[in-house]
Amino acid sequence: MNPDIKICGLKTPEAVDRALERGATHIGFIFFEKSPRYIEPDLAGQLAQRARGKAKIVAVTVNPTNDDLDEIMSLVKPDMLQLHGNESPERVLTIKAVYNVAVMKAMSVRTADDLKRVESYIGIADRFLFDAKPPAGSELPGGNGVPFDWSLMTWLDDRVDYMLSGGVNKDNVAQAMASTKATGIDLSSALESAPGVKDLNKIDQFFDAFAEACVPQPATGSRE
Ligand SMILES: O=C(O)c1ccccc1N[C@@H]1O[C@H](COP(=O)(O)O)[C@@H](O)[C@H]1O
Repeated sequence: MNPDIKICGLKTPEAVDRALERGATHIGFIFFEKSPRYIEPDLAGQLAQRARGKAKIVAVTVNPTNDDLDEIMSLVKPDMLQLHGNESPERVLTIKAVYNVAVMKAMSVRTADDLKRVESYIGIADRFLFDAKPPAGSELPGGNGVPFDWSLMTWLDDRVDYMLSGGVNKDNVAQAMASTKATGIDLSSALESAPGVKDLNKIDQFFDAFAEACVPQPATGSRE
């Protein structure tokens, strides 16, 4: 099975449309104000309308308050919340119960020990996302364009369903797929001409490389 592709940090109709045309299964909007990819919830809500029913809409948040979530849930109506901060298992449970939404818990990884934190979220988070730890001095918990050592993922329990993130690009997507059991690949900064500015050609080049790395899927339907 080929992995899902999440294109994150979208801010324009053109970028949303191109990601959808090329086969993104998930599109992500960033609600972290320090990010160059930050988008106001009402604009994200308008862009989400173009994608609804074609791809899953993911709202990326970092330690959100209930007020943040009230606004995002009512204006964007995402299919999934990505929690990219230090949200505890208890907080994840509360968010799921209050907002009745699927949660993807992001975990930052540098060493095999970092993967142990997953255990306390199993049965709580619907999916995981593994990203590199931010480089020193970065204000962003994600979207830094840096990979971690993907060979560490062999330490993870095979039953954990996860997206791989952090520095994925057209040149390493085949390696990301071959060296991990990720059921999804998530990327953002490799598709930009400047921080926060998606480049349609880079989106095309990425999907061309992804298609080359994919295993051909059996044709569906009957020949008769
Ligand atoms: O992209 C951001 O600015 C961001 C801000 C706050 C939390 C998460 C953020 N991005 C996440 O980072 C990865 C993409 O990383 P990369 O740029 O491809 O290295 C993805 O999970 C985004 O949701």
